[in-house]
Amino acid sequence: MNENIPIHPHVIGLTGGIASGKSSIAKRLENLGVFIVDCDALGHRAYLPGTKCFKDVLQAFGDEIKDANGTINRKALGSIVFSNRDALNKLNSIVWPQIAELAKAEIKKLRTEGKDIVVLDAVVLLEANWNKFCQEVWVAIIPPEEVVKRLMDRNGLDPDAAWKRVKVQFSNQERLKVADIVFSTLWEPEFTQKQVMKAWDEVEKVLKSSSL
Ligand SMILES: CC(C)(COP(=O)(O)OP(=O)(O)OC[C@H]1O[C@@H](n2cnc3c(N)ncnc32)[C@H](O)[C@@H]1O)[C@@H](O)C(=O)NCCC(=O)NCCS
Ligand SMILES: Nc1ncnc2c1ncn2[C@@H]1O[C@H](COP(=O)(O)OP(=O)(O)OP(=O)(O)O)[C@@H](O)[C@H]1O
Repeated sequence: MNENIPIHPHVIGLTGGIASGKSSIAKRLENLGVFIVDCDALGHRAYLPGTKCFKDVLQAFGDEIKDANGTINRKALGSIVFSNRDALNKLNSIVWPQIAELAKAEIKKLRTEGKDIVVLDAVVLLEANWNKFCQEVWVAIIPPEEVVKRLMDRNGLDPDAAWKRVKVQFSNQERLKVADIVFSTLWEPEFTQKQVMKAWDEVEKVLKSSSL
């Protein structure tokens, strides 16, 4: 629990590595009426043409990563940064501060709208230290071998490209150190849904008792 942030809304940080099942967990929470702040989407918004990040990304990576329509070609940028740690660090240093600003603005807006619970969904929640915006951290984990299998099935990556994506992210062990709740999406989706409902019931119980 982070003591230095407003207690309203209650912000749950949801994280886990690539293909760990965050989206399916977030979807379930969304169906329960929770608002999801999707940091992947904020990251895409951060460097739209006309923004400072757009200029900075082009300055760092060159005009080759621009699409014919003038936007950043994320596929091209991804293939550079997922095979080069320095390049990824460079991109992160440009984009993460802006994602943090956009996320803070979203949370502030939701506070003024009177929302009670918000999920901050971010693969790099811990790497970027955005857990400082959260009252608790939920983590989805699966073994790295299963991640690689999912990336080969879902994204059509070859094993080498899949392992590269796994290796640039925090390990399960690093995430477990700060997790308040841990999910595993290794089994049937129905089982994950049950895990989410159990965690949700706990949050509701705690929030209800603290508002008595
Ligand atoms: C690398 C980029 C260009 C790839 O874009 P693309 O549209 O092809 O993929 P998408 O954004 O959907 O990301 C795919 C997956 O890559 C992984 N990933 C993305 N960014 C990062 C990162 N900085 N570090 C580690 N893994 C990452 C995540 O698991 C994500 O789900 C893009 O993700 C990006 O600009 N990333 C930097 C900003 C960032 O950190 N975004 C994530 C915020 S949670
Ligand atoms: N029990 C499960 N729960 C959730 N997803 C599962 C489960 N079993 C298999 N999968 C598969 O795992 C893949 C990853 O799921 P999902 O897109 O929810 O992960 P993610 O963490 O949001 O991924 P990314 O960060 O790459 O977008 C999907 O292709 C999904 O079909």
